[in-house]
Amino acid sequence: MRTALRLIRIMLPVWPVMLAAAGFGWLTIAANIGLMATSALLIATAALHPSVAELSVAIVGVRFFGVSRAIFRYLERYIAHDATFKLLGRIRSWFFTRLEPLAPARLQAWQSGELFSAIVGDVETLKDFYLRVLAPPLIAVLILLGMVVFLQQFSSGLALLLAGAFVFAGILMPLLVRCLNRGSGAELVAVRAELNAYLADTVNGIAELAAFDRKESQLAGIGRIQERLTALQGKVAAVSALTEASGNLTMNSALWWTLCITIPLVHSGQVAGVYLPVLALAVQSSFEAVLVLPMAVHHLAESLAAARRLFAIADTAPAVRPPAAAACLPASSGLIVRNVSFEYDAWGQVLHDVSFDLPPGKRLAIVGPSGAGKSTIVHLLLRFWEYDSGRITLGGTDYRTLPPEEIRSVFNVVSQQTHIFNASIRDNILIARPSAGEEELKAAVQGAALTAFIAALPQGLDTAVGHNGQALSGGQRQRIAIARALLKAAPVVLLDEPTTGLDAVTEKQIMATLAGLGRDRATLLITHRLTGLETMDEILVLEAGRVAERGRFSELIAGKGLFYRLYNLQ
Ligand SMILES: Nc1ncnc2c1ncn2[C@@H]1O[C@H](COP(=O)(O)OP(=O)(O)OP(=O)(O)O)[C@@H](O)[C@H]1O
Repeated sequence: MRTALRLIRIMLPVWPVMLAAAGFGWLTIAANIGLMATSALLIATAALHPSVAELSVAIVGVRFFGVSRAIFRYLERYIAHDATFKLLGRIRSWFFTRLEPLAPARLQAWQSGELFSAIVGDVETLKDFYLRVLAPPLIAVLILLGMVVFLQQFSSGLALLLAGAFVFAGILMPLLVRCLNRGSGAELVAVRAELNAYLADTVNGIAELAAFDRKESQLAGIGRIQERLTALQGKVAAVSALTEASGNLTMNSALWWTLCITIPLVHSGQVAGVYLPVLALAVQSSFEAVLVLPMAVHHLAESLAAARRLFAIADTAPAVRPPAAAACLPASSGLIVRNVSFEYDAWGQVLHDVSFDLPPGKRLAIVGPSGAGKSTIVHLLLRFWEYDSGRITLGGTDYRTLPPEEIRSVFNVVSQQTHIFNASIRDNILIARPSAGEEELKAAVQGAALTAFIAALPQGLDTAVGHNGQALSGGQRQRIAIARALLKAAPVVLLDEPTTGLDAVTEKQIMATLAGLGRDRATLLITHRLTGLETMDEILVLEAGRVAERGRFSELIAGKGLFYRLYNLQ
C-alpha cells in the first residue's frame, strides 16, 4: 500500500494530464457504446422503411460517434503515453541522483546487471502502473454509472443485470486472477532481473569465457534462468487467456440475458421494438471498460514488485551522510589524518590508528604488502566510506562537517582502475572539467604525452574508444586518466598504483609526467613498487593496517626494518 501511495505521489505533478487521459479513455468507450447503439437503432429503424428524415438523428449519431471515437482514442493514447514517458524519465533521473551518493560503498551489494535492470527494466515496468492499473477502474466505474442511468430508462432489471455482470468481471475475476497469479508478478520481476544480471556478467566476461572455453556452461546457466522465466510467463499467459475467455463468456451471457429481459418488455409494449438491438449492443460494447480489469491486478503486482526493488536501492542510506550543517570548504588544502581506524562492514579491522600529515607541496608515499590497507586510505580520503574513529581535517576543518562532493573537488585521482566511457577521447578527458577550453585540453593532452597517439588516429580527439575504452591499451588508458588530472588541476594529487600493469618504459614515462603534475601540490602516492621513492618527503610503511615504519627513503633503508626487507626482496 505504501509503495502504491509513493508511486501515486510521484505522479502528482502530472495528475491533471493523467486525469485528462483517463477522461479521454472514458469518452472513447462511451463513444463506442454510442456508435453501437445508434448503428443498431439506424438498422432497426431502417428495416421499418421510414422516411429519410426519421433516420437523420441516427445517421448523425453514427457519424458523430464513429469519428469522435477515433479522435478520443488518439488523444487518450497520445496524452497518457506522453505523460507516462515523461514521468518515467523523471523517475530515472531521480533514481540516478539517489544512486550516486551510494557509489561505491553501498552499491557493492548489487551486481551491475541488477542495477541496470532496475534503471531500465523496473522503471519500464512502472509504465503499466500509470497506464493499465490506475485509469481502468476509474473508467469502468464511470461507464457503469452512465449505463445504469441509461438502462434504468427501460428496465431496472437490465440495470441490475449489468451492475452484477460488472461486479463479476471487474471485481470477482480480478480477485480470482490475484489468487491464481499469487506471487507471479514479484517473481517475474525478480527472475527478469536475475537474467539481466547474468547476461551483463556474461557479456563483460565474454573474452575470459572464450579463453577458458566455458561458453557452454555459461549458456546453460542462461538457459536455466530463461526456463524459469518462460514457465512463469506461461503461467501468467494461461491465467490471462482464462480471464479473457471468462470475460467474453460474461459479456455474451449479459447480451443473452439482456435479450431475455427485453423481449417480454417489447411483447408487452413497454419498450419499442427498435430498442431491442440498441440495448443488446450497448450492453455488449460497455464491457470494453471492464474486460481489462483482471489483468490490471497482475500489472499492479508486477509494478509494485518493480517499485519495491527500485525503492530498496534508492532508500539505502549512503555510507557517508552529508553533514546537517555544512562548513565552507577551507582555502588551505592541508590534510591531517590522526589515529584513524576503520573496518568495512563487519569484514574485520582494516586500518588501526593511522596518522600522517599532507600539507601543500609535500610528497608522501604509502607502501606495504598487498592487502595492507593502502587503497582503503584513499577511499576514506575521498569520503567513499566513513572512518570509525580518529580525525581527519582539511585546512583545519573537520572532514565530517564538509560535504563529500566538496572534499572530492580538492583531489586529483589517478588510480589503477580508470573507467573509460563509451565516448570520444575528447569527452573522456573533458569529464574532469567540461568547461575547459580547447587550449587547456591540448595542454592536458600534451602533458599526458598523448599528442602523438591522438595525431595518428583518423578522427583525432573525436575518435570513439568503444565500450570501456576497449580500443585503448593499458598505458593509453592511464594517460587519459593523467590528462583528466592535469585538466582538473586540484590541489591534492592522489596516485593509487597509477602504473599497475604497465611495462617499465611506459611506467617511467608516466611517473615522470605525474611528478610534474604534483610539483607545487601535495602528492600522495600509493604503491607496491619501492623503486624511485628517493624523492619522497616521507614514506609510510603499512603492514596489516598499521603504520609499521615511517621516514625518508634513506632513513628507512638505514633502519633495516620492514621497508629494507621488502626493498631487498624487490
Ligand atoms: N570494498 C571492500 N569491502 C570490503 N573489504 C574490502 C574492500 N576493499 C578492500 N577490502 C579489504 O580491506 C583490506 C585492505 O584492502 P586494500 O585494498 O586497502 O589493500 P591494499 O593495501 O591497497 O592492497 P593492494 O596493494 O593489493 O591493492 C583487504 O583485506 C581487503 O579484502
